[in-house]
Amino acid sequence: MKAAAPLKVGIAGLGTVGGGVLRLLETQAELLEARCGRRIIVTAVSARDRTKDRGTDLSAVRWYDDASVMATDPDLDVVVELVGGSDGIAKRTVEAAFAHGRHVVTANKALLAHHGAALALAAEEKGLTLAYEAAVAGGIPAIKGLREGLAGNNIREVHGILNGTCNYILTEMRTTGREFAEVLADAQKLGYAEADPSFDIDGIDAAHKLAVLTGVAFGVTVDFAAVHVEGIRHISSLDIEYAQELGYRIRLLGIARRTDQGIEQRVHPCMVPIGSPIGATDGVFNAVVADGDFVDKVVLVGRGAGAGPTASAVVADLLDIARGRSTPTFGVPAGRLASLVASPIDRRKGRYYVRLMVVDRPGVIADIAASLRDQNVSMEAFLQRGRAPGEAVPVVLTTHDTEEAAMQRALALIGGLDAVLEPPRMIRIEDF
Ligand SMILES: NC(=O)c1ccc[n+]([C@@H]2O[C@H](COP(=O)([O-])OP(=O)(O)OC[C@H]3O[C@@H](n4cnc5c(N)ncnc54)[C@H](O)[C@@H]3O)[C@@H](O)[C@H]2O)c1
Ligand SMILES: N[C@@H](CCO)C(=O)O
Ligand code: NA
Repeated sequence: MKAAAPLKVGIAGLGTVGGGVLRLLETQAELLEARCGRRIIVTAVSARDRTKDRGTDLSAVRWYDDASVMATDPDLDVVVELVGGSDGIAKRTVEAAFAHGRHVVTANKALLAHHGAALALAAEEKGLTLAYEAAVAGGIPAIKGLREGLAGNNIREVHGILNGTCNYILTEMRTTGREFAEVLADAQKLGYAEADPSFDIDGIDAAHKLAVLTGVAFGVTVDFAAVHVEGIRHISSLDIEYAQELGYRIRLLGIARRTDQGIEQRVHPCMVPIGSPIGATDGVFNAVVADGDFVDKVVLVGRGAGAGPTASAVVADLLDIARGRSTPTFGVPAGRLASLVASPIDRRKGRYYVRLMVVDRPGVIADIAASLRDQNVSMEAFLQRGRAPGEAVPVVLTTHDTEEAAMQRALALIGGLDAVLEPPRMIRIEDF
């Protein structure tokens, strides 16, 4: 019997992820061939540095200086885009691939968050695949899990830890007491962080991923601009200690939820119960929780960043293409995705943690309590450790369920009190 033709792959970008994909394809060549009945071979690459040792022999592949030119190479079946960035060369390369009839695999969540709808249309109009498992939650099969595995459900909510760098930083700060900047440098060395790490710590990377997950979960056009985004810059070791005392862990979460107003999408630090699946997910691990009307809750946990886990997701997409399997990019054919109706964060209802630095003197707590009362915010617990008459002390409170708009008004009043020395620090509590 004649052997099936190999799947010919061109890779743009040979950094952390691209290098990982090369190594995986080489190490697992036999396993992959046994699984899809074809060889998967890299025949072209585009990378900046031709001399760098990537641990694999690239002497026989065609090199391109311009990845978007590589995408027009007639002897390719698939273009794997691992350069990054929402526009520029990454976008041009993917568009050129579709224009020339090639499938695309990408790990680029920024590109999908900004141009996912248009690119899905461009692919599907030509019967091509745009695959992006690596773009969301690294090695976790979150896209396939949601889009294929839970296809029989109306999804009520999807939430999770979507940024490995932030979870690594928050975990290391808690367990080792190390400083933010030092741990971030570590995450960069380990290949977890984005080229510009402010995308990680300011929540933008998690928001890119959440916007993509929302598209898949709810069958709507990806709408990055509708995501409320906050990062972890303001989280201090003091907050991490208080969280522990209150039975919580601090996590940067992405949450997409269907509400009466529409779909709420938000990324911000949360306090979650220590024993919950999210609370128990430490380090570079990500967790994705989906809640479907028939299946109930499904939890997926795994490494969200790094060469090996991300390569694992890229290669799974290549196997699908090698097998001739195709699913609409966002679960619903691109032309039939609904527009997203956004539910604003002001309408969030839940509990809040607030930390204040106040002058330790009589009447201060009464003023804080009055500000809460005036906005109809009900206090649940109050914590002041130690005394330092006339000096600054941290004071922590938690609230019962409150609407965000009322909480923000109360915080503005509290922040305006003379005895409150720093802007109040607020962290939302999610009792998953
Ligand atoms: N690192 C991770 O853990 C991880 C996980 C999931 C997704 N991603 C995504 O994967 C993509 C790549 O990330 P990375 O961590 O491998 O980045 P990286 O910086 O290690 O690698 C990017 C590579 O692209 C090359 N490059 C830059 N401009 C180029 C151009 N014009 N033409 C060809 N090559 C060019 C760079 O030289 C570099 O080798 C990004 O979209 C990132 O968001 C990364
Ligand atoms: N910088 C990202 C890489 C994985 O997408 C993270 O830390 O999660
Ligand atoms: Na994934």
